[in-house]
Amino acid sequence: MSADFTGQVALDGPSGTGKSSVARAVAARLGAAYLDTGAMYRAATVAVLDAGVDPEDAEAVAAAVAAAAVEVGTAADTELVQVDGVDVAVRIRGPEVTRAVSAVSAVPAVRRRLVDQQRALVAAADAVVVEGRDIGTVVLPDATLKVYLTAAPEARAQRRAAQLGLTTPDEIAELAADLRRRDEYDSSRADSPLRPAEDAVVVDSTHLDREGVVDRVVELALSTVGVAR
Ligand SMILES: Nc1ncnc2c1ncn2[C@@H]1O[C@H](COP(=O)(O)OP(=O)(O)OP(=O)(O)O)[C@@H](O)[C@H]1O
Ligand SMILES: Nc1ccn([C@H]2C[C@H](O)[C@@H](COP(=O)(O)O)O2)c(=O)n1
Repeated sequence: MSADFTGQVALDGPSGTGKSSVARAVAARLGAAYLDTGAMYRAATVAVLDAGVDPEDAEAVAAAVAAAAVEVGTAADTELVQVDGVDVAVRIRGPEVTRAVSAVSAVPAVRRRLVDQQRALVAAADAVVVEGRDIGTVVLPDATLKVYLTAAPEARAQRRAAQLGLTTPDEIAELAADLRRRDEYDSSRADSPLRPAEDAVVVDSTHLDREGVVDRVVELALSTVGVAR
């Protein structure tokens, strides 16, 4: 652990590039807080589904999210995700939420609400690693370090398949199609589309193992120590 780093690391990138696993490990190494903003959009999606609302109905989605209390923790070693006081940490990773989350996260009123919450959580921490799609571009435009993580689509599908224990070519093709669908949706929406910030360092993890990526991001974070921004 290093207690030297203070500030914010913004870690963005497409689905399945390793943001969550890398961000959590970087936060632990830096002794920093950790914020998974994707978990917040997923929890908001739980609220939408439980309200019986069509995820494509932007007005009803905004009302359902406004009526719900979405809470996430910022400790790197535990996962706390709640909607109205109910633990949804497992449910947010399920296929029902994954199918609907891109539509919910494209609603501007939902984004405004969650971005306000994200900035408040970040302001409460001396050092924090925040992962998502728009952290370097919208949420924290003055972040101390911005990293945009990429990986070849085939590598991402293989990693996700290994994570889920899926092995058949059909299952892997279905995962690859889901990754493509979410990338397309997330990068083409009007509000805060997925894209690298102009001042982001792009790290391609296709040929790096997870520890290699963590080492690189920690090295970049520590290189900012003592540098005014
Ligand atoms: N460099 C790497 N090499 C091999 N596997 C990796 C690497 N980085 C992450 N992984 C694995 O890839 C899978 C996907 O990683 P992770 O969930 O962290 O991605 P993500 O970008 O947060 O995805 P999403 O945006 O969909 O939540 C996990 O099983 C993780 O352990
Ligand atoms: N800052 C963010 C974080 C996430 N999203 C959206 C886009 C994703 O499809 C979805 C779930 O994120 P994941 O858990 O897969 O990282 O949430 C976003 O729009 N902005």
